[in-house]
Amino acid sequence: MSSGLPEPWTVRFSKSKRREYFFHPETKQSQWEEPEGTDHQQLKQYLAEHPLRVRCLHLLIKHRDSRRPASHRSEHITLSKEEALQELAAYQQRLEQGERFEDLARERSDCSSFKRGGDLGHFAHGEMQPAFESVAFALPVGAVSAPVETDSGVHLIKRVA
Ligand SMILES: Cn1nc(-c2ccccc2)cc1C(=O)N[C@H](Cc1nc2ccccc2[nH]1)C(=O)O
Repeated sequence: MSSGLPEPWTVRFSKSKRREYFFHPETKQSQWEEPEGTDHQQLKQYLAEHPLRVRCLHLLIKHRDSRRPASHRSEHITLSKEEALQELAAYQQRLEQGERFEDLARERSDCSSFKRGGDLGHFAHGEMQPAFESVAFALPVGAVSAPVETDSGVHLIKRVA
């Protein structure tokens, strides 16, 4: 689907101003205003289907090969990746039985976001590890991912916005 922007303009999200801006990758020009020749309605439709940022909860189980094999739960994590995946499968079943994602993240996640029920807040492209980002942006709102492996460990991701 076309963005409605004249080539090669792109649209990005400014964290500091919390709004989209427009960037020309060849001239490196950036601006708040829609570039001349933008199809405004097409751009709005595009952004509705290609959000510049999403909001997700996640439940992370670290293992001995994680980038930082430690968390509030354990100073020295020795779980194997296979054992972490088995444990994550048990949490998937509990979700399927109706338990709340936030409750399970609080109970088990090795990410410091556990205290917020795994809520990472909103993030844009480029802020999270690529494997996590691609799954998070592909999830429909309200959906929970299959297990996702990153350098941090293995995750379940729930997109909430
Ligand atoms: C990306 N992030 N946000 C928070 C966070 C957010 C809101 C409130 C408190 C902490 C923690 C983290 C973070 O990197 N945590 C790491 C673990 C981790 N690695 C991740 C990789 C991708 C997404 C989330 C991830 N969380 C840690 O605690 O060792």
